[in-house]
Amino acid sequence: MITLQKVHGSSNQFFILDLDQLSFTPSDEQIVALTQQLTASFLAGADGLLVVSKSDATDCLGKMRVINADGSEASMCGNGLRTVARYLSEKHQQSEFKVETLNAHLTVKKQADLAQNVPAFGVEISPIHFDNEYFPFNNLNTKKLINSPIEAFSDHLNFYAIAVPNPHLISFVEKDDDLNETLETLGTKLNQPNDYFPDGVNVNFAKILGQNELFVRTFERGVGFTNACGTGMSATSLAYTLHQNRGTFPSDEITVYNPGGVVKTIVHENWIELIGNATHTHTITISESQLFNYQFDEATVDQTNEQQSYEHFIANLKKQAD
Ligand SMILES: N[C@@H](CCC[C@H](N)C(=O)O)C(=O)O
Repeated sequence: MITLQKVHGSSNQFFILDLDQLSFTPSDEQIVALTQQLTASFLAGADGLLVVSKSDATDCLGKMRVINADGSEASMCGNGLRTVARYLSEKHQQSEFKVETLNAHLTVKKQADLAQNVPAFGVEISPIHFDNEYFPFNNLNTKKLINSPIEAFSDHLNFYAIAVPNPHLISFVEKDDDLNETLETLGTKLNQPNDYFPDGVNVNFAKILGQNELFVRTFERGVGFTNACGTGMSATSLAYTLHQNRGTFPSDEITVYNPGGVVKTIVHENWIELIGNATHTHTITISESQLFNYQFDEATVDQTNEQQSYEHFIANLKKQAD
């Protein structure tokens, strides 16, 4: 039998599958099909599958691949990396180490719990690119988007394009209409065949709530509206430090609220620190053949008591804000 975990960071939910337990190495096609089946409905679905395996890199404790719900592969996932950091930390009894991701070896570190029974990790988000060479976009008559108006996207918003290294488009908005209808229309347009972002793009709209306080909502590539996007909140924090024209690093700690919770970010010169919960909600036990034949109703599902603690933590945050 093998086990999977259902986890979340800021309610951005994933399944974690550790390939180390399997008697064979699944093909990419098998991983994609499994992701699509698992995320469609099992345990109320998820935004993707985090595939953990051994790393060949001598400086890394493990490797993470991120498969979006639609089967596309992302180079990074900030909320997901926190949960994988926790998984590897518990597996190997280490509290600070590196994880191999598609484009970078990233440092992760256990943090103080956010509240009772709400474990937290801090993760490195890097490398950062603004340049079109690393972040393909077309027909925008520019090599970088930094607070740039783009008539084709909106008649009143300005945009940043930042890859961390997965691609993010960011705009600071004031009206709720923009956080809802405009974001959905633009996110949908840029994540189907379009003239601007050939690989699609994660679209993040942010409201500035106060000094170093943001609310970020994301329409995610390969997913759609999500409860939270860790790399999106990190890229938005960097855009915020540029937007405020502060230019000194590291930035003060920034509190980023999202529809699923809250994270803290600190913007350093070449990387961003993302700190938030790494919550394990369910352990799923299933045989290898049942898993790869999608016989999920044969699985045994054990619920942890962490979701209740997380909800309590969020309710307290809301009470403090009122
Ligand atoms: N939710 C993630 C980002 C997941 C990848 C994204 N959909 C992409 O395709 O780039 C996060 O927490 O960073």
